[in-house]
Amino acid sequence: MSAPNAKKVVTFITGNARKLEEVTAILGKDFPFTIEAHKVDLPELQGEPREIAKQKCLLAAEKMDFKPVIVEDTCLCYNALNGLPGPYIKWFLDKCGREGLYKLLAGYEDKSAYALCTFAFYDPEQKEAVIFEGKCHGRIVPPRGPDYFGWDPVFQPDGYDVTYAEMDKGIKNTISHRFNALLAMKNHFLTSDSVNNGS
Ligand SMILES: O=P(O)(O)OP(=O)(O)OP(=O)(O)OC[C@H]1O[C@@H](n2cnc3c(O)ncnc32)[C@H](O)[C@@H]1O
Ligand SMILES: [Mg+2]
Repeated sequence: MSAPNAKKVVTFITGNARKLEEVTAILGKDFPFTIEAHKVDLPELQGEPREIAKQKCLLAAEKMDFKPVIVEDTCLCYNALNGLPGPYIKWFLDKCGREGLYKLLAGYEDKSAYALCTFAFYDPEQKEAVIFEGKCHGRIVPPRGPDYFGWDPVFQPDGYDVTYAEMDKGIKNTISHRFNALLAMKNHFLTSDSVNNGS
């Protein structure tokens, strides 16, 4: 039996080790749940980001016997392309490479873009997925910086002259799409009865 003040456990389901690193670094210790990670490659779904995150979360919850789970889906949205590649960025990165992600905008003057992170939490009490979104606005540039995480070398956040890949991780984690989505999730849980009354 767990101690009365023991934190509840929530499982973060992802196949992406870099995401997990950032989530752990951003949440730190003042998150009301203990995060346990579980590596599962969930299907890459199509549609609008919120709907994708919701469906992804329900699939993950099913795999985990409907215990509390979190999933996350990340989009990179080019304004000149009305939000594409968006949720399909994983395949664009895979097939076109980082240089190709920049070249996609060759015919457009507008290089502005935003990174969008959508977390979905499966709440076993409500039997539904609760959604939290965070954005970071910036622009698409020729790749600069280490190839450590996805499309970081081509995304330069507004207000900075370095790409996500070139900036200190500690800085990225205080301005990023993921940071903003986690802030929304944290605020939700810090005011949520199900966490505060220990039920
Ligand atoms: O198992 P999941 O959590 O779905 O992990 P994934 O790698 O499949 O991730 P997504 O479906 O959300 O696809 C997003 C793509 O964008 C990449 N990505 C996600 N967050 C990123 C970030 O902060 N910086 C750079 N690339 C990122 C990621 O590596 C994927 O290629
Ligand atoms: Mg995925």
